[in-house]
Amino acid sequence: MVAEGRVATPARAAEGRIATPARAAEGRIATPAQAAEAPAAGASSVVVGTAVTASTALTRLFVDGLTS
Ligand SMILES: CC(=O)N[C@H](C=O)[C@@H](O)[C@H](O)[C@H](O)COP(=O)(O)O
Repeated sequence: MVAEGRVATPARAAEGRIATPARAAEGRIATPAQAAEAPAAGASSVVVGTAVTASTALTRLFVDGLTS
């Protein structure tokens, strides 16, 4: 998913202006290769959650790799 929001720099915020749109790719990005695809999809940032925070899911991938 690519979500669009707006980022205001402190200077722009002080002027009451809106800065350039920011688009974040988020959800089910689990590998560096998937993250690397984000700019081509129009994203300026990537949010990685489960792949780097969920120890149970990471352990399952490791165990599955050992047993398959
Ligand atoms: C469940 C949960 O904690 N969701 C978070 C919000 O509460 C999200 O920010 C995700 O971490 C983010 O969308 C990344 O998603 P994925 O976990 O698919 O990489």
